[in-house]
Parts: sequence; structure tokens; C-alpha cells
Amino acid sequence: MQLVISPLIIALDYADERDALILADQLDPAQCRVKVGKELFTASGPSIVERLQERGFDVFLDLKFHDIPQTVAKACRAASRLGVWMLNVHASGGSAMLRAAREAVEDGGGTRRPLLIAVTVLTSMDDDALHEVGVNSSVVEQVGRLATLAAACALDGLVCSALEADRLRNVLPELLRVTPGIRPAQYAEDDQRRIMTPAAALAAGSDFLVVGRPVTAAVDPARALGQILNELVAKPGDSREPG
Ligand SMILES: O=c1ccn([C@@H]2O[C@H](COP(=O)(O)O)[C@@H](O)[C@H]2O)c(=O)[nH]1
Repeated sequence: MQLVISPLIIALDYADERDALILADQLDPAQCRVKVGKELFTASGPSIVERLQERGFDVFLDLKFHDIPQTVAKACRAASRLGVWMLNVHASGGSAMLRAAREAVEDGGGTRRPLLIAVTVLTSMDDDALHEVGVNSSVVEQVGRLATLAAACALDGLVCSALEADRLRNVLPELLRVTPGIRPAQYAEDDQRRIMTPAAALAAGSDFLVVGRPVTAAVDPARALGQILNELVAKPGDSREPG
């Protein structure tokens, strides 16, 4: 088994398997894990997971299951059988759904039990976006509420932004903190709203940093990944988190 010491997870957000593998072949499985999300999995199916595993990558299957408990449990069992390293569900599906997912990965029939993590509040959302969908709490409060629920249901970790990582590290240290919304200094925010630089995110308590466009849209993705890794071993510098 590949020993990966890097906290980086590269989001392979591509429309087809071919483009995803072209990028994967420029990456080193010792330097990062990879994430297969809704676009790539819908286009390519389970074979993309197999192709990436053959190349030595740990795969995070980011399908964010959110449905009735039985449906989510069956989806989690199917994902476990693919041998993925990590998979996720939405914490807002509630405790019955989270417990069903947790039981499903326990006896999922894969070669190893995948890590099961819960999405709290998407990093594309700010307080206003949350209020728009009827949640009259701040992002920080809602992330805390859903994190407590995930912990009570024995999940392994959370998807949150790096802005919440420090607080979660203090109150729920047993949960892994997986943080998208990672943006090197000067890089565009895009559709992300809660962002932080790689070094600042690591210093703030992120266990794994999910990085997509800053690497995949780079002219030289391997170089972009190398620059982020260099930033992580250097002293945390510029951070883009608000005040
Ligand atoms: O709250 C969330 C949950 C998942 N994501 C996913 O992470 C990557 C981020 O890509 P970038 O190009 O670095 O913005 C993407 O696959 C999302 O689906 C997230 O951003 N926020």
C-alpha cells in the first residue's frame, strides 16, 4: 500500500475519464490523494476509481450522499466495495441517515473500511446563502451543530472550510477536518466563499486540503502542486482568511 504523507487531495473535476487520467499521470501518488466527484463519476462510472487505484492513488469518492437512510446505506455499501479510501454524506440528512451510513461502511464488503465523513456547510455558502435556504444560524453555528451530530453518529470526520477548523479541532478533536475552499494567495476565489491559503489552512487545523482548480486549471499542474507542497513545508505566510 502506498504511504501518503501529504495532506493534499486533488479534485479531479473533469468531464471524462481520459482528461482525469491525463492529469493523474502528471501527479505522484506519494504527494497527494485524488478526489472523484459527481461530474467525473457520473460520466465514467466506477472504472475511474479502479484506474486511479491501479496507479497507486487513494481515492476520495465525493458523491455527498443525501437521501433516506436505506438508500444512503446501500450507496455507501456500494462505494465501500470499490475500495475507496474515503467517502462522504451530507450531515444535514440527519442522525438516522448518518448511523445507517456508518453501519453500512462497517460491513461494506470492501478490502478495507473507508473513512466516512460528513459535509457540514458547503464552502461555497456564506451566512446569507444559509439564511436563503431557511437556516437562521450563522455558518459557524450550523457547522458546529452538524459536526456535533456527525460525532454522535461515530463518523470519522467532516467536510468544512478551514475557517472552522481551529474551533472544531478544539471541541471535537476526534473528527478529521477535510477542507475544500483552498486558494493560494492571489488565486481567484471562483465560486468559493470560505477560503484560506494552503499553509494557513494546515496551521488552522485542517487534516486534509482539497484542491481543485488551482492545480487542475494550471498550465503546469505538477508544478502548481509542487508550489503548494513547498508552501506547506515553509512557514505559514500570507493567509486570506477574513480578519
Ligand atoms: O463544501 C464543499 C464540499 C466539496 N467541495 C468540492 O471540493 C472541490 C473544490 O474545488 P476547487 O476547484 O478547488 O474550488 C470541488 O470538487 C467541490 O465539489 C467544495 O468545494 N466544497
